[in-house]
Amino acid sequence: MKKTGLFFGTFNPIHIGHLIIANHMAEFSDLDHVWFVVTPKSPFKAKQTLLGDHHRYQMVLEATQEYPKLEPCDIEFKLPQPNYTIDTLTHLQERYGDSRQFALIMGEDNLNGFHKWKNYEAILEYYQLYVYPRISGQKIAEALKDHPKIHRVAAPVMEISSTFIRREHKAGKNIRPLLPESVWRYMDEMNFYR
Ligand SMILES: Nc1ncnc2c1ncn2[C@@H]1O[C@H](COP(=O)(O)OP(=O)(O)OP(=O)(O)O)[C@@H](O)[C@H]1O
Ligand SMILES: O=C(O)c1ccc[n+]([C@@H]2O[C@H](COP(=O)([O-])O)[C@@H](O)[C@H]2O)c1
Repeated sequence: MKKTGLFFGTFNPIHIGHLIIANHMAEFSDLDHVWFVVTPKSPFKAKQTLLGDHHRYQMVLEATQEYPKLEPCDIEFKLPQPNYTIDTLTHLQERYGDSRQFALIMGEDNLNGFHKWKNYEAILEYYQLYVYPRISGQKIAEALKDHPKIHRVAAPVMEISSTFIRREHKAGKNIRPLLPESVWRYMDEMNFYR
């Protein structure tokens, strides 16, 4: 059965940090594919300056077009908001469970707050977590430290954020190298984040 890693995010916009992590997972872990699950509304995040779902999806599509192992996923667009990962996993399992095995991809920073996620125990019971390093300075909860479902993958550490890209683009700085070229063009043509 194919193993698909799920990389959840708002991708507002997707940047090369996201792409490098996803590609690393698809090439250097036992995951066969990575899906970028574009989230309409993340439970703990304010919705300000959030572009429409379809524009964020389109940018993920542009970014992944040359990467056969990477794909965008819009499953959360039709689900209730805010989007809880456990509910999305249930839907994905129902729809694709016969042919795919799903796993979660997350950064160390997200793992630190993972115990606050809806039904996180159920997520850990049924799914593997692939965790990549981030500079967060926070310690990982004791209970999760040597958890058998949590796999650490030594992906490159890229401290780029969408917040930085939006803010500095608005301020007139050149942030072009931080985005895949096609995403930069889409963003520029559409006049986003100005
Ligand atoms: N440079 C990066 N390297 C690795 N992981 C990242 C990086 N930037 C974001 N992530 C992670 O990717 C996932 C999706 O990113 P998301 O778009 O939600 O966040 P973000 O880029 O930090 O955006 P924002 O700055 O708007 O909060 C999140 O789990 C986030 O922690
Ligand atoms: O399910 C939850 O309770 C939950 C709580 C916080 C975040 N998430 C997921 O994690 C993803 C990254 O979160 P964020 O807020 O760092 O962008 C986001 O897209 C959500 O799908 C999920």
